[in-house]
Formats: sequence, structure tokens, C-alpha cells
Amino acid sequence: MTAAKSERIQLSGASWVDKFRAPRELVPPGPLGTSLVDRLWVLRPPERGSVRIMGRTVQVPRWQQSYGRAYTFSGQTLGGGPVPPELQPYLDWANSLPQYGGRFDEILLNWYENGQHCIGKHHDDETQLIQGAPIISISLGAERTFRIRATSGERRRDIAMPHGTVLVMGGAMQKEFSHEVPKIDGEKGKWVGRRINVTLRQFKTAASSAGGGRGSEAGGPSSSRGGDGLPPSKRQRTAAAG
Ligand SMILES: O=C(O)CCC(=O)C(=O)O
Ligand SMILES: [Fe+2]
Repeated sequence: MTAAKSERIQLSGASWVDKFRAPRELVPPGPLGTSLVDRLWVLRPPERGSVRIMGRTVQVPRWQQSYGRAYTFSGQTLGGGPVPPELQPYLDWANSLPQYGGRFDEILLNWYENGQHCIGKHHDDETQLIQGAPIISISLGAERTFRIRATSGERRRDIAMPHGTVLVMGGAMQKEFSHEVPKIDGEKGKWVGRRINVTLRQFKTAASSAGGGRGSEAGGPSSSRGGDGLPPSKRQRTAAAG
């Protein structure tokens, strides 16, 4: 595969995001890219799932599933079944990039129907992950915005994610910064097309037991993966959070 030019966005002394284009073999542009989204769209689970927020049950504003390893975040466990054959090439590719550790064994998909689907502000839960292991994220389909905010302070940065964009979150990013894919309100949001996000993580094994997991997310203050409005303490990326 051809090596893409990578841009490192240094968020702080300890936190960074790499941005580059996925190889065409993995994420073809144009009509072949559209048919890739169509093929992966049918993999989504039948239910979007729900989370309890402040005593209310709220449907997660996207579909999500984890393959290869079961991922526990925001008090819930997602997936863990075998990696579907059509997703294995993403893991193989991630493991061919030695600079990111080469131990990717979990693949999580988020399916966004339109601009109304989103993932709220969250930190990925690193409890189950190899300590310090970067997280790779690949965008397929409609362009959306990746919003990064400093955990303390007002600073924020938006990164555009057109089809084929790879973002790698590394260093202390999950501690120092939250991330989210904001909802697009109103009529405009209804017209935004389907997007699939593929994230790849490196889980601890018995041999590598030292380190983190995916946080929760919430629509409000920073949560562990979920982004659906959970209070900050509950917002590390969790199975259901939106
Ligand atoms: O859809 C995206 O780009 C982000 C997904 C995400 O942050 C997550 O799955 O934890
Ligand atoms: Fe995340």
C-alpha cells in the first residue's frame, strides 16, 4: 500500500493527533467508496441501545458495535464477538504501521445515519487498553467535524473528516482533551449523508497487563465515551453512551 503524507497536530506537550489519508486499497474514493459504506452499513446492530441519564432513558444517537474484544465503558459492555471478515483488513493495515504499536485487536464501528446522529463530548476509556497505545480512527462516507476540547480551559479545535480521513489519537490526549462529533441541527442535519467511523484499539492481554480502556462520552460535560449527556464522572466512552 502507498504511504500517505501524515500531519501531526501537537495539542500540547504530551498530546497529539496524526491526520492522513487511508490507503485507496482500504478506502477507495468515489463510487467505490460509496459502495463500501453500503456494504458496511448492513453490519450495524438492530438496536441503537439506550443509556440512563439523570433518571431518563435516552436512545444512543448512532449505532455502535465492538468486535474482537468486549469494550466496557460507562458501566456497560459492548460486543466482543468475532471480527467480521470485511473488517479484518482494517486491523491488518493498522498492525502494519509500526509507529503505532502493532497490537491492534479490537475494532469498533459507529454508524451515523445523518447529521442528527452524533457522539457527544467524551474521553475514550483506556482502562482495558495497553498503556500509552494510540487509537486509530477512520472516516467513511459523509464529511463530519471532529471537535477537540481541552479538559481544562476553553480551547477547542475542529478537524474536518472527509471520506478516507485517518486520525490517530496519541500521548495523553484522552486525559488532557475530550473529543466529539457534534450534531448538525435543523434541516441541514437531515440532509447530511451516512457516515461510518471505524476505530481500532490495542487491548491489554495477559502478557501486556498494564494500562488503560475507552472512556465514556456525553452530550454535556466531558464523559467517558458516550457523549449522550451523562454527567462528567460517568462519561468515559461507555458501551451505550451517545
Ligand atoms: O465517529 C468518530 O469520529 C468518533 C468516534 C469516537 O470518538 C468513539 O468511538 O469513541
Ligand atoms: Fe471516542
